[in-house]
Amino acid sequence: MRIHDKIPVTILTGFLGAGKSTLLNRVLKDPAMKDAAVIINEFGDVGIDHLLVESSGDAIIELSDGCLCCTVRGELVDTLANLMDAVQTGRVKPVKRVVIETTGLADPAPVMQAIMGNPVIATNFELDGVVTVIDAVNGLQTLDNHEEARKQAAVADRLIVSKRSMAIAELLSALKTRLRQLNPRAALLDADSAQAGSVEILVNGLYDPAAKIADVSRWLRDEDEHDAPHHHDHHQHAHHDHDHHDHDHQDPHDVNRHDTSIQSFSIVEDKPIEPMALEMFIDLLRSAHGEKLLRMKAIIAVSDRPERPLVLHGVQNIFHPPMRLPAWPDPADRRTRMVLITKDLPEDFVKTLFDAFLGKPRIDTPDRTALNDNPLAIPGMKI
Ligand SMILES: Nc1nc2c(ncn2[C@@H]2O[C@H](COP(=O)(O)OP(=O)(O)OP(=O)(O)O)[C@@H](O)[C@H]2O)c(=O)[nH]1
Repeated sequence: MRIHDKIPVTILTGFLGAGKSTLLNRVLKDPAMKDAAVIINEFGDVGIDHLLVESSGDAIIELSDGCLCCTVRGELVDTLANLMDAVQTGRVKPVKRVVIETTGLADPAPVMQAIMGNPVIATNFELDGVVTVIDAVNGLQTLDNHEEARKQAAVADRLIVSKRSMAIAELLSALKTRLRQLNPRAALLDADSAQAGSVEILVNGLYDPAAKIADVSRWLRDEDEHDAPHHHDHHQHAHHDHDHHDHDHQDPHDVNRHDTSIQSFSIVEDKPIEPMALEMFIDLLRSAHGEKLLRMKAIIAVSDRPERPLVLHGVQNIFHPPMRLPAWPDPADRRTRMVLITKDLPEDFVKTLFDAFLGKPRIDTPDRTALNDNPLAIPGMKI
């Protein structure tokens, strides 16, 4: 029960492509969410998420490119302070709840600490819990390979397992065992369940680190020490120290602060793409490089129906069924936009491949004809 009326904040996290936006879209349909503000943070210099989150109002606030746990943390604090100011001065209607969707690569601890440990923010907001989405198909492997994913699971009040129907029973059961080790007390829910799609999942009660494995309190303490005034001031240094991750002086557009082999980049194309060329590009990327493709999100103008863009989601080896939107979210911008997050897969390689499929020659690189004429090409494999 609440004894004061601070605005509850829920952090929605989960690794790349786990299903955070899908869940958020469902929850936003709950009438109880009508007075909620949603803060979205996404990687990539070309924003796509905000185009795909369905909201009737203007309550979606997009944080600039960069990672919430790193360079954008100061911006989060400013955004919450500005939001409070706007509410108090009557410029926006009262906000009853805030949901922050982090990027899939975010370490949740500094984001939590930004809400609980910042005196200005903590006066008006309280952390009402962390909801973490875990993908049933890729989840186990992702937990093994990425520390951020383990932290996201360990700090959660609710663990939501998505894509259940796509996973074999053994994998699902192994995933649940692993999640229980990382977080014995969090509620474990299916993303398909009615409860997961309601505002109820966001209501957890005041965050209690003591209910988690011991590591959680330590991570938060580390962040608290790191945030102490003698360390740095977010507002004065856009590229603030971040010794916690040991990646000082990084460009805010650079995801390399997490892992030097991880890269984020985008492809923008003005002209509609032939369906066949698109299919072959995606097929090759997925079959030959799926392991290295952590995430791909795209809104695509396909030449057969350019007025109805195609939305494509790739998560490691899995490409979800493409979806046609009824119209362009912003009719003034009908360009194809793809955002990719890769591990050990260089930007130039992917861009060269894309151009080759589109039949665009690049200097010093083979075009489509040259690739087809290649005597070493695999027989029957036409590009
Ligand atoms: N079958 C199935 N597909 C899902 C489920 N949840 C998400 N997806 C699909 O997974 C893909 C990625 O979902 P998103 O909701 O965009 O994932 P995200 O975690 O927001 O992705 P990032 O913000 O890029 O990290 C989309 O194609 C979704 O349709 C689920 O429970 N079942």
